Amino acid sequence: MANVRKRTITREIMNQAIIDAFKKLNPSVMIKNPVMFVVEVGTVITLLLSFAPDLFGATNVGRGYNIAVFFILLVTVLFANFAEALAEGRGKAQADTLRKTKSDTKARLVQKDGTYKEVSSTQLKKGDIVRVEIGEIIPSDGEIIEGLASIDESAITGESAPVIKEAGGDFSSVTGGTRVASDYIVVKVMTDPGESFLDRMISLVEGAKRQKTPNEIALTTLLAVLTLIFLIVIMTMVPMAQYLSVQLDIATLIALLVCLIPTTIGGLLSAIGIAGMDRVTQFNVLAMSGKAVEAAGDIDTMILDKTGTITFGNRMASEFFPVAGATAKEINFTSLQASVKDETPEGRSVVELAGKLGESWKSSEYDDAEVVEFTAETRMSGLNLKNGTQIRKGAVDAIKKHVTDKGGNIPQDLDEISNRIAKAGGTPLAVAVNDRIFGVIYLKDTVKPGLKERFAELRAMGIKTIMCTGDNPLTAATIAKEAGVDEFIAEAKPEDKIAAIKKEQQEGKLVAMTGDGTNDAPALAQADVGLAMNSGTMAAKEAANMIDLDSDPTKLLSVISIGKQLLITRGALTTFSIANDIAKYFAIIPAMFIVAMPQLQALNIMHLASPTSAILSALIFNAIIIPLLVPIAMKGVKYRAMSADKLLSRNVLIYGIGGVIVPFIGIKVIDLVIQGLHIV
Ligand SMILES: Nc1ncnc2c1ncn2[C@@H]1O[C@H](COP(=O)(O)OP(=O)(O)OP(=O)(O)O)[C@@H](O)[C@H]1O
Ligand SMILES: [K+]
Ligand SMILES: [Mg+2]
Repeated sequence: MANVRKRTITREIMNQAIIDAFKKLNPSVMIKNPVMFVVEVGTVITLLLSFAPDLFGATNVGRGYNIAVFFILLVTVLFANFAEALAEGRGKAQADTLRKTKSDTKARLVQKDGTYKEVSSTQLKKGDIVRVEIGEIIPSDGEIIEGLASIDESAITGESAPVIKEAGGDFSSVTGGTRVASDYIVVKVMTDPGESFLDRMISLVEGAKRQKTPNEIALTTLLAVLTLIFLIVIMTMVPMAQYLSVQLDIATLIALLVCLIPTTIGGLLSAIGIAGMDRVTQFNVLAMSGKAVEAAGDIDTMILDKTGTITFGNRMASEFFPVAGATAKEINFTSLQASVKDETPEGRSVVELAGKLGESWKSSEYDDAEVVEFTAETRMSGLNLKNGTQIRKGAVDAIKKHVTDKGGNIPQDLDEISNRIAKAGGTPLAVAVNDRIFGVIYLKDTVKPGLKERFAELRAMGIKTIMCTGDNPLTAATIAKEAGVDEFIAEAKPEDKIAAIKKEQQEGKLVAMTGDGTNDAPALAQADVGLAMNSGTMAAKEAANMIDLDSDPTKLLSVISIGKQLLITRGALTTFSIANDIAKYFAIIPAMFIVAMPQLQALNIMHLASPTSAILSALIFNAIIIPLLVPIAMKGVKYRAMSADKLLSRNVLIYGIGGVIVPFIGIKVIDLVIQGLHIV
């Protein structure tokens, strides 16, 4: 089910990232990352000092030392830029592939008089009608208004099995760039040029409109404040040193500043965010914002639609049951009459079954009848014949009410029959002509496989699942049990779905909603995380902030994991970055002052070769830790199903202790290497 796109870092992506790392040196780009911008300023100053060591006054350090500091600082900035560029690389590569799909196609525009005119797909506007034949590329997003066809969506989903799309109902939307694999369809264009699903998908995977999430902005601010504090601390060291008659040269002060400010997390922060979004797309989920992915990491409740989300949604009429004195012939015929003009898949399956049972009819007989279309509000559909006869089929409680309002009676055996269907997980539709109920249609649907295990995983994470359906309580109970959801709400109208979400939100919970129908759209918009099935309608996909290209509702589980991982990775690497300062302090402070104050010998626990080697070793460690942590930033820290709080404290502990110990070892090793190479 879960279709994970494996996109490795290719040589091309790597080379492009190296080029981009240099391009990102542009100060107007760097300033968005205050920590690394400070490092860049330091790089420029040490570059000047490399040419003119006495630029800011007499100094006793040589040109070589300034050049060394300059070089390490430059590499530090480049490493950070490289991390970001690498994280962007896979998305950019995927965007390029998608752009090729988008290449201009020809469209067969249906004109007012019914004739066709060939136009370019880029000229199509909302409301245009096009006909697409077998083998052709669908020129724009739209809804099928005529026909049934299998569609090859592999260009977008990467999945090669074609999907059936048809007019009416929740499977009528088609995406521009996909291909008609059988038959033909007539499509009403739903988007204007430049606003199509493919356009949005390209800009999403490319991260063109990536915005920092509130969490990221908060952390960036915190890091900037920390940087400012260290800057002030280091500036106050200058007069203090003068008082002690210690000569502190500029390059050393810059080195100390860069070592103390949180460059590790500052350099990796945006890579963590981009890579998180990229991991979501690898699971074939399109997330409109990083905020939605992070919200997914904190979800408490998940609300799911039944038909098309938990079940496959191809509800088909499988049997007609007469009630109270009606004959089999009567129920077959009235079911047919109630459905001849019902363009939903359910309606058409009724017509098909009646045909198999020997009923015949002429569509033209009903041309003067008024069509009562199915809506999620009325939960009924049917016809009003010219002679005043009202034919209806629909949810049993809706038909009961309809018939009672007309003064009719409810047949004794109606409940027994419809309950039997419902208990089997089917959807019973009652059929009535005027005030008389003739029987029940049995609509069958299948629960998607593997849901139970995945809902159990959600439960283990402390997430409650609620199925919210327009169907009757008995069917709902059966499907709820079969799928393994915690709770269900039956006979829900669209506003009830919103109410269910709002109720949870008022209790302070973060709510995710998955759905596929137009009637789910308001609820998808209300939820903190709205995941639409790609098989669903345009309205649902537009309202949601995530779309699952594989139409698998449990995909949210993967997004939840990625969201949690994103938050934890950021926390862990921030802790690591700040904990590093302890070792750097012990490396650099004795080196700076030991000549003037031999008492500081007590601090010299690292026994580094020389003051210069100590400072350069700390600075080199500070630089190379960035690329060493890139794999963690890209993949995210290891994630296990446990509560977010536990996970966070566990990782903060690991990365905190690691952050203290690792640099002691790292700096010492670098110092030994420098000595061994007789560099200083
Ligand atoms: N074509 C139709 N004609 C008449 N009644 C229908 C038709 N399709 C569905 N119904 C009835 O209306 C009810 C609600 O419709 P629908 O399935 O669209 O609601 P929903 O809220 O999307 O719920 P679900 O979770 O099942 O998708 C169905 O359970 C069924 O009883
Ligand atoms: K640092
Ligand atoms: Mg639905």
